[in-house]
Amino acid sequence: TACSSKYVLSHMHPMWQEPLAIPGGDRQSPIDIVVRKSLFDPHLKPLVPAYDPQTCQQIWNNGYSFLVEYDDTTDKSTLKGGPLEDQFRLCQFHFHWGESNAWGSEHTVDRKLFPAELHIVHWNAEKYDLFEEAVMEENGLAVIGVFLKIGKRHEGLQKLVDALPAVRHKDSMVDFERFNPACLLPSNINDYWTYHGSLTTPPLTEAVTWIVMKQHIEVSHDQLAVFRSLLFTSAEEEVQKGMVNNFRVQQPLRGRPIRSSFS
Ligand SMILES: NCCOCCOCCNC(=O)c1ccc(S(N)(=O)=O)cc1
Ligand SMILES: [Zn+2]
Repeated sequence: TACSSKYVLSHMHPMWQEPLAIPGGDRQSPIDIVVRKSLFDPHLKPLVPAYDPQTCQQIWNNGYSFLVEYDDTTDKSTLKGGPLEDQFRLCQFHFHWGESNAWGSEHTVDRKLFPAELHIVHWNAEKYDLFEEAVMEENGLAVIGVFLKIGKRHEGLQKLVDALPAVRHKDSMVDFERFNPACLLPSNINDYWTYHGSLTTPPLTEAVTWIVMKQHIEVSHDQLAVFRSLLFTSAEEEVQKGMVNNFRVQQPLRGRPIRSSFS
């Protein structure tokens, strides 16, 4: 099957039971990025994120993570360039994190784990009309991955952290306005790795061009602690389960090339 248990360290208890068979199954995510095996590609262009904060709509807890969702009915918030041939539309961003600062990211770099990882999700609006269509297609999605490290407080993140208690339970949602996800990108977005992979939660479709930033961002210990105050469970459920370790186990590379935009 796609998830081989040898990648699962003893202290990690992934949140969901992996399906036995996955369509295709040889382009699954996340993966370990082995730096010395990545290939510098001089044809990779600079990434061009162009986000309009007015398209920010709501924040909600979907039982896997918390998502900040954007109006993706127009081309107001887009991503192009980098490895992408088409223009993609921003639809949401979310995070994955651990119960401790020792782990939590989905991708790793030479096996190095980070306490959390940001995913900014876009879909190919040149080729498809809806996200739900694009999510089933090989060139349908583009996700920017950014590693988080514990350090100084991230001022831009604080507005998001302050909204989290309102979405503590699964299926809770509140309005959220004028948040520009560009404030969560590292200062250098020209250095990244890119490879073809999948969604890391169901439906796990192999539709994603992954763009993983080399430079991390810093958030404070207290900011990440608020992520861990969220719950996987809805308000009705008797047993409340803390939303932690919402990352998938690493998947086999199956010979896929990992290109780097830097040498
Ligand atoms: N539910 C049946 C089919 O649904 C198709 C749409 O799936 C939407 C739900 N999943 C996602 O949008 C989704 C988006 C990004 C990532 S991730 N962690 O790979 O960035 C994982 C999942
Ligand atoms: Zn994700």
